[in-house]
Amino acid sequence: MPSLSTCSVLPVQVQLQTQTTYRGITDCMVKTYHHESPLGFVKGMSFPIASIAVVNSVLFGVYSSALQVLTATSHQERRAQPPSYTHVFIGSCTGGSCRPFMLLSLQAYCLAPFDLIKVWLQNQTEEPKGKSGSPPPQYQGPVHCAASVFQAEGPRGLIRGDCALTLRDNPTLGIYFVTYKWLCRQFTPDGQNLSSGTVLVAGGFAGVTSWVTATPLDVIKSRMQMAGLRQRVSARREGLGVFFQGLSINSARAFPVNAVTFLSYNYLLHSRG
Ligand SMILES: CN(C)C(=N)NCCC[C@H](N)C(=O)O
Repeated sequence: MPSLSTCSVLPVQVQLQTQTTYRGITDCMVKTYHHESPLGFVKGMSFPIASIAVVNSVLFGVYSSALQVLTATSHQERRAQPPSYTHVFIGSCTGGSCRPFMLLSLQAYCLAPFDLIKVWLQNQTEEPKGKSGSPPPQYQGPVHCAASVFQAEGPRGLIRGDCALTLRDNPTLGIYFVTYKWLCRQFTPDGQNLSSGTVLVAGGFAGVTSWVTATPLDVIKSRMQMAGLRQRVSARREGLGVFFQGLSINSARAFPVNAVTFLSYNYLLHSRG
């Protein structure tokens, strides 16, 4: 289920979270455009885009399997007998008690190296390749970045921030699917089928809600990936707002992306009959 979302996301958001030099989104976007051309807005995205199809397939596939295990019902039966919100939450969170749920933990560990490389590349604010007189970027691309990290820090270096990533993803995946299910039930009159419009709106708000709850840990995760615990997030020095850096631009992305993601999921689910 490819989707242009990335599991965390836009270079502007990552730079706002990890660098204290910008005065806000506009300042960051103007400087990114002037220093790095429009390509600066998509740097570091090759790995996330290449991996998101696998990540989303694991996420939605294991979620459906987990619900089947928890409720002992098939997808068709669940249309008539919807699962409880508790089952939806447990089924979508990693770390469930039953073996099929452990696969969701892999979603975070599969993600960690891709996410680390994305954050490092998106924080690389040197001049772009080929600009006259500018020094070449430190990393030539995701593979070079991965090799450099592995050479300097070994395999552990590639999963730096994985604990924060797992703590960020686990509960927010539960919130993601429960929000979606709750909104679908609120906007679908009894006895009527789920409409595409309802799926789009519910999916969009589910994505935004999950990122509102995930952003504080996302900021900590990005800081850990960039410089380990040496660059602690200091609420005292930077204000509590630091834990929600990048949320607005990420929400603007997350709404349409997750609306389409859930529409695709529903289409695939119902095309199976
Ligand atoms: C860490 N968080 C908030 C989540 N995993 N939320 C659910 C999926 C988000 C979707 N892949 C996106 O990139 O918006």
